[in-house]
Amino acid sequence: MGKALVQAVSQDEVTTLAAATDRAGSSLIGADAGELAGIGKVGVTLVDDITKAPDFDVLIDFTSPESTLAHIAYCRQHGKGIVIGTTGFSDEQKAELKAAGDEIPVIFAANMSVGVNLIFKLLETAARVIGDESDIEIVEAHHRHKVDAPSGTALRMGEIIAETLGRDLSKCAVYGREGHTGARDKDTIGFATIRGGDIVGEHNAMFIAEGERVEIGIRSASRATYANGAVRGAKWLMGKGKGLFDMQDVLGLR
Ligand SMILES: NC(=O)C1=CN([C@@H]2O[C@H](COP(=O)(O)OP(=O)(O)OC[C@H]3O[C@@H](n4cnc5c(N)ncnc54)[C@H](OP(=O)(O)O)[C@@H]3O)[C@@H](O)[C@H]2O)C=CC1
Ligand SMILES: O=C(O)C1=N[C@H](C(=O)O)C[C@H](O)C1
Repeated sequence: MGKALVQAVSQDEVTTLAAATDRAGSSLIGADAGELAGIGKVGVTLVDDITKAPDFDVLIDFTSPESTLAHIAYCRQHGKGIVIGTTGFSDEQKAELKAAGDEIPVIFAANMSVGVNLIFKLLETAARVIGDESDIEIVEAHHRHKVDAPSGTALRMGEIIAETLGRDLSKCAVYGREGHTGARDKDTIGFATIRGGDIVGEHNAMFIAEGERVEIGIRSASRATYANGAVRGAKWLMGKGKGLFDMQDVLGLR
């Protein structure tokens, strides 16, 4: 995502790439961020710590939960806005993201794509209309390098459906099945995960009723959709006061 973000920020007419960071010890430190992203020199050198970065307005973070929390601490200290695309946070870590919103402007979205955020809205309607009489299953597929499962997007889909139906996802989620599972409990929401090759991201929510099955899904074909959404979010965040927002706010879908 780092490369996709450098491309998106540089190609946008409004934004300018001010800084770029990678993990300490990375062999890429000192290289030009534009050259790494395949768009030619942009005059921004990759640094190994946010404290060494030139000044910036908004930080876009797609890293790992631990580094995101370190970046949040820096942004809180320096009054900067942050757009967080990282997934795989524990509940405790999510509480820290929420707390940051009391001090600085924060966008936290498991998926920045416009299409996926539209899907989130459609899921609310589907859950309201047929959720209670359906068996609900969510299937997601991603590339072989992805380290968290189910994806943050699949979990958000589950949360939206559960909230709409007045259920608690932490109590009704079933993550994969094996062996003698017994018959399906009607009020559960099932998750299945596929990992392989270069799949960018696929999500499908099924509402399986007697006689018919509604599927609401999306296949993302380019990581640029995520990066462009993050840049859109960063522009939206400029001039905003403190608060915790997501892409539904950015896209006016709330
Ligand atoms: N919200 C959304 O729309 C999307 C979210 N994501 C999420 O974004 C995250 C990153 O995804 P992806 O790019 O595929 O994963 P990668 O593992 O390819 O990239 C993460 C990068 O962050 C680097 N990194 C780790 N620690 C730091 C640090 N302290 N400072 C700066 N850089 C650091 C890693 O370096 P190194 O490799 O050296 O460890 C790595 O290059 C994942 O959680 C993923 O689920 C992805 C796509 C879309
Ligand atoms: O790791 C990825 O690639 C992606 N991660 C996000 C997630 O966990 O939902 C968003 C997108 O699906 C791509």
